[in-house]
Amino acid sequence: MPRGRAAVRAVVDVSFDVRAGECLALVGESGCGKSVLASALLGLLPANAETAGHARLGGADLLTAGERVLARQVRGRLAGLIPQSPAAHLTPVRTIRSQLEETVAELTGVRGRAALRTAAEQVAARAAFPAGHLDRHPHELSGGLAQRAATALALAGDAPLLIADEPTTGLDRDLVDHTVDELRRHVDDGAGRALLMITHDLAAAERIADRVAVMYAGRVVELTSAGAFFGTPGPRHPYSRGLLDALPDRAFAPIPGLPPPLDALPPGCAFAPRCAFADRACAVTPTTLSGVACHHPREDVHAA
Ligand SMILES: Nc1ncnc2c1ncn2[C@@H]1O[C@H](COP(=O)(O)OP(=O)(O)OP(=O)(O)O)[C@@H](O)[C@H]1O
Ligand code: NI
Repeated sequence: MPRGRAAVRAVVDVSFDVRAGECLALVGESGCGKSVLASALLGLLPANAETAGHARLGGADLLTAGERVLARQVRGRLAGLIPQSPAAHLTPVRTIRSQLEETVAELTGVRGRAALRTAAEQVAARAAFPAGHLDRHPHELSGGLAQRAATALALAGDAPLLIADEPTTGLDRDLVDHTVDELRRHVDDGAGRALLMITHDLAAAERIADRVAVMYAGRVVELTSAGAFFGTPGPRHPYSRGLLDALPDRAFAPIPGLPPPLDALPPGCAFAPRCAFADRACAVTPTTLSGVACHHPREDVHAA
């Protein structure tokens, strides 16, 4: 942080794991810290950012590894990232084919022009990127196709962990379902890959996730199985319930108020100012018990 500017604690007290063959959906409103978390895992935060803690993947600790290790062993190889704004991550002056071939050459043992061409076409196909568009430049692609190109690049190294940051933004519903199903197939094909899917699209999360982590104001406030979250008994944190109730096919009732700016968090539970159950206990930051960080998780409300 530059001198004289307040540090923003964008992500605090986050603890979760993603297992081989599993998809964990990380959900929460815009600005709650989802992308900061993804960037931290891959060492992609701005140089003045500070991180603390551990993030283990294979034999590496992603938060303490140096840039050399991250660049040579982690990014693309252990963890592939589908970035939030794919168009911004594609090189504008080169065709998708040449970017894919270069990435395949860098991340895999494939050598030779013909073999690289075939491998690039295969990885494009896995991301449902049409072969007929491979010779286009990024600016000639629709948002959906740029998304697929970025997905192909993220898949090229066949990394055991894929982090997809809002991979369905801007797509219409059919394409959302299609993209989500492709990502799910990537996890299900028996190779033991894991997927961290960052999204504020709860319908997409329901379609793909095994477990759901809900983030609010930089913290994971609930972590539970997708079945319990979307089905019965439903989420336990009032914020999670509010997110579900806001859906058009549920109560269609938005959560009142707005999330606090991360540089001006209220003391105690950051959700309390928007919470119908808030009381004096909420002046203290809740600890996480059985996957929920709340003084009034649902059982308590019913018991009262
Ligand atoms: N380099 C930075 N310096 C200061 N604040 C930052 C920086 N990067 C991100 N932030 C702040 O961190 C917060 C979290 O941002 P982040 O992009 O992780 O949100 P998000 O949950 O991914 O939201 P969205 O759904 O809009 O992508 C935001 O309030 C943002 O303003
Ligand atoms: Ni984001």
